[in-house]
This record gives sequence, structure tokens and C-alpha cells, in this order.
Amino acid sequence: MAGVEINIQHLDKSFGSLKVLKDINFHVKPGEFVAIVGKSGCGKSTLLRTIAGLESVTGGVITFNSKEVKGVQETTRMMFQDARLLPWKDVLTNVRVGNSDRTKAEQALGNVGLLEKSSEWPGVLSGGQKQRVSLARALAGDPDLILFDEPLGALDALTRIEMQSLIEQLWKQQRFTSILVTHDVSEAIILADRVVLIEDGGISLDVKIDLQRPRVKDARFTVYENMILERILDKGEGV
Ligand SMILES: Nc1ncnc2c1ncn2[C@@H]1O[C@H](COP(=O)(O)OP(=O)(O)OP(=O)(O)O)[C@@H](O)[C@H]1O
Repeated sequence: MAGVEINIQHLDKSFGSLKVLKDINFHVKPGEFVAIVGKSGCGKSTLLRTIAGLESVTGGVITFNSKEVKGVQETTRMMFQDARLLPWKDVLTNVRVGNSDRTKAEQALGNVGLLEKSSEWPGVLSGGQKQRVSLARALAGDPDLILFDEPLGALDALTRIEMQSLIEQLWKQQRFTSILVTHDVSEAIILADRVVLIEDGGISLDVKIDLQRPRVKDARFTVYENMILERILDKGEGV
């Protein structure tokens, strides 16, 4: 399925008197990969959860392919830091949660290199394998949008690099629109076409990453990295 086009206009999101997102305007092209960065607590997950339809909007409009959306869309999938697998169901059944089609589930497990683990319990898998299953579950739904909420945050450095490469490869093949929330500016530049910085409830920077894929950490990469990091750290806060 081709990626969805997302348009966010004048989005406000408050929790009671706390205004988290203020007049966010944001367009994502079909099949584009956008990363969202910003200091802890700036509202990255709230923005992602609102796009997912898990949070209602306080004001403004979100459209998918020019149609206003409210609530969770069947073709939107999410991936979190915690794989959220059901421990009492085997791997294949976990991939089929929310995706009844067995063939697609097997195909998705094959795409993440874990078909031979179909009948294992999640408990015997490594952290990286659990995240692969979680990715397979997202892919088996034939998504036009995957929302990644810091999915690689708990992985060791090597597994993280492998997962970045797997996500990039599958995104290139299937072209679902992707929005990634990450604390890791380098990861954002490795994966995204655009990196968006959230500050004070709004978008303070929106940078197109004009580097060939797969990305290597060369001088041009470092220029992007330093520019985004400096902008975040300018405000005297960490990521
Ligand atoms: N359901 C909720 N009810 C009340 N306040 C909330 C709720 N969800 C988030 N918040 C508040 O909204 C603000 C933004 O939270 P959010 O989780 O979106 O930030 P974040 O940028 O993703 O943070 P982190 O990088 O630490 O995960 C925080 O002040 C948080 O306490």
C-alpha cells in the first residue's frame, strides 16, 4: 500500500490547563520519512499519539489523503520502545494480533528475518528479536503509515544499528509514510528525509536531510548533526 499524505493544520493539544502543542502546522508527503526530535517533555509523543488518533485534538484539523481523521485508522500502525508482545501467545499469533491474515503475518515475519521463530514464545527472544516481531506486527497490517515512538531506545548500540538498517530497507521497499520520535539526533539523520524539532509547543526547525542513502557519518552528516544539536542545546536543555 502506498504511503498516506498527512496534513496537520493549527493543531492544539492541551491536557487540562497544560498546553502541550500550540498551533502546529505540518505536512508529510506520501511515503516520506520524518523524524521528530526535541528535549524531553516537549510533546513529541503527544504529537505522535494525536496523529495516531489515540489522543483527541483540542483544536485544529488532521487530514489523511485530504480527509479529516478522528480516532484510530486501520492502516496506521505504531511501534513503541517496549515491543508489547503477549507473553502467552507464540510469535506468529503475536504478529496476527490486529492482522488476521496468516499469509501476510508469515510474510512479515520473513521480512524481518524471524520466520523460523514463528512458534516460539516471546519470552525466549532477545530484545532486538522482540522489536523485530513488533515491526512484523506493524507490517502485517499492510500499513500506509507507521508511527515509531522511540522504538530502538532500549536496544544495545549494535542491535540498534541493525534495526535502523532493517527499518530503512523495509520502508524503501514498501514506502509506508513514517514518523519517528527519537532522542537520538544521529538516528534521526540516518533514517529521515526531514528532521523536525519541537520546542515550546511548536515546530522551531524543519530540516530536509539532503544526503544519499544509506547514510554514512561523514563531514556533511556531522554538519546536520551539529546544527540540530546546537539548536536544541541553545535553549540550555538536553535531549
Ligand atoms: N495523558 C496525559 N495527561 C496529562 N499530561 C500529559 C499526558 N501525556 C503527556 N502529558 C504531558 O505533556 C507533556 C509532553 O509529554 P510528551 O510525553 O508528549 O513529551 P515527550 O517530548 O514525548 O517526552 P519524552 O521525550 O520524555 O518522552 C509533558 O509535560 C507531559 O507530562
